[in-house]
Amino acid sequence: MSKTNSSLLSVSNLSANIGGQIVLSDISLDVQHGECVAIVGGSGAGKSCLLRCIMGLYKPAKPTSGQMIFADQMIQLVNDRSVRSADRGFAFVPQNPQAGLDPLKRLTVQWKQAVRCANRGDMSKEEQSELLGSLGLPDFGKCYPHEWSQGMQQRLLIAFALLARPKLLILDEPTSALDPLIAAQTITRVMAHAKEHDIATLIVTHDLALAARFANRLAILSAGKIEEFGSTAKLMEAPSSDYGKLLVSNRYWSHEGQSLEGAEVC
Ligand SMILES: Nc1ncnc2c1ncn2[C@@H]1O[C@H](COP(=O)(O)OP(=O)(O)OP(=O)(O)O)[C@@H](O)[C@H]1O
Repeated sequence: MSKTNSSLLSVSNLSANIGGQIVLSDISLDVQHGECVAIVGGSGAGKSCLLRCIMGLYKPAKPTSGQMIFADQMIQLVNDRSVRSADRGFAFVPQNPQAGLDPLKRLTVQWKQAVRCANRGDMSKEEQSELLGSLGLPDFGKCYPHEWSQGMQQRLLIAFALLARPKLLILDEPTSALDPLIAAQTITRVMAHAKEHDIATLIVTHDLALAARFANRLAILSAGKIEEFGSTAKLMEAPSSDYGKLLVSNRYWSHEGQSLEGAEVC
């Protein structure tokens, strides 16, 4: 494939339906190499459908138009299943940490399985500890998932995702199960790791305050449409859409005044 632009991911004119009802309408957005983009929107805005279409999972929403370029590879979004999600160079972290961990298996067993699945048998013990340590995770010991906090479980799922050495890390509501302080600490660690390893991140969240803190650019999604997409600083300073104005004016209801300095939650 020829190089057509400088973005890592570029989605153009994506529309999608569920049973004849339009759920995504003419979505265009891009993610540059190494940057963090957040898609922010309320319940039912279409965030999950958008992520699933990008990942090539066409249920329940089926694309009716659109194309995507990822790492210089063109993918038609309508009926193109030739490139599977994992092979697209994405790593996806689901919303709920419990969804990705087996409660009956020790963490060390699950980690070894993840290393094998990611074909990372080449990773030394030191490299594995370094990855886990960069996310603030301790040794597994003999722990089962329930013996770790939600924040630690979430970071472990992120470590699983990073094992595959993705170009783009997609986080679906990464903090929905976490309190605001642990949420910010978790994302802080992930962003530091992503920056160090030049991994771009696409975060889907309904939490504008969190998105504004970490994302270089924000896309505001409402009723399946992108209301605005631009630099975080500019959008937070002067949102142009009515919905953007509403979100920005209510952004601090849960996070104002909280300091992350010096706190540790492991
Ligand atoms: N399985 C389904 N069957 C029918 N409609 C669906 C289905 N899944 C989602 N929808 C509809 O598609 C639209 C977008 O849903 P989506 O789950 O993408 O929203 P969301 O922004 O991720 O919401 P939330 O933040 O609540 O997860 C909504 O109108 C929703 O009702």
